[in-house]
Amino acid sequence: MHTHSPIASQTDTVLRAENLNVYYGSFRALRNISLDIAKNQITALIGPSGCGKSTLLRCFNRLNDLIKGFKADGRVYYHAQDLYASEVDPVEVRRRIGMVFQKPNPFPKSIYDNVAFGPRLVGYKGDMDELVEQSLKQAALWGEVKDKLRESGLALSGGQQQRLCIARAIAVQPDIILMDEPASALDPISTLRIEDLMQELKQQYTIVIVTHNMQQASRASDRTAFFNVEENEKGGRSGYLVEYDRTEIIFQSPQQQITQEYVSGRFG
Ligand SMILES: Nc1ncnc2c1ncn2[C@@H]1O[C@H](COP(=O)(O)OP(=O)(O)OP(=O)(O)O)[C@@H](O)[C@H]1O
Repeated sequence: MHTHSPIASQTDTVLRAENLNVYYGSFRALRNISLDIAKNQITALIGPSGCGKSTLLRCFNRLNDLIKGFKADGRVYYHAQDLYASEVDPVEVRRRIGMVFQKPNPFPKSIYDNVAFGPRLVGYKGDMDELVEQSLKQAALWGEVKDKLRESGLALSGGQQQRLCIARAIAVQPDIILMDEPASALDPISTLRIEDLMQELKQQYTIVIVTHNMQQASRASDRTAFFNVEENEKGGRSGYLVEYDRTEIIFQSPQQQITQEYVSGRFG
């Protein structure tokens, strides 16, 4: 099975999973995952429901720590740092590795306070107005909200709310942005705006996106990892990495037949 990245050495690696197994209680959700995430690239995680895409994404910023029964073995590295080492502060991990969720989830606060929330929490000492403006500009939202920064974030449209969540993620100056189906609750035009925005953001950030939308993965990502799920020895269903390569290879000439079947819509 083709589980190691054939493209690992082409660019700097910012995240690396090595022989990662993830359990919820005694259930093994992910089996022996090894893959590298390249700097300033967009990496898409695709595969049928239940193959563990979101689980893996949450391992990358230790969001699974909060889930009862969660256990991982193997390693996750952020640059050279073992993310699960005892000295690592998960709060600092989540500042450097931000997350944008499927459903836009602004706080019930003003647009300004949504963006300023994270920086205040980490004791940002610079010019907050400037940081808010810059973050909203980077999230391609500034033009639409600059005259109503004191209005509630919840009064924005779904697509605007999602860009506000991206601005909120950017405001703490992360290195990596994880996106869990960030456009699946949005209309097609808002979806394309998010995809355009991702192309802008990758100049400065590394992006990992979980998506169910094959067109989105093929349009928006540089690299694609395809996961599948199959019955394990105990009868549970574990996710595993089938193939990982440049996106055009995964979509046009994958090595594994099962990848071909999935990307052409024959299952999942
Ligand atoms: N908090 C949890 N507790 C127990 N099991 C969980 C938990 N979260 C996920 N699982 C299980 O782990 C497996 C992987 O789930 P995960 O959500 O990571 O898959 P996914 O590929 O993202 O699925 P989908 O595409 O449907 O969102 C599934 O069998 C799921 O039921």
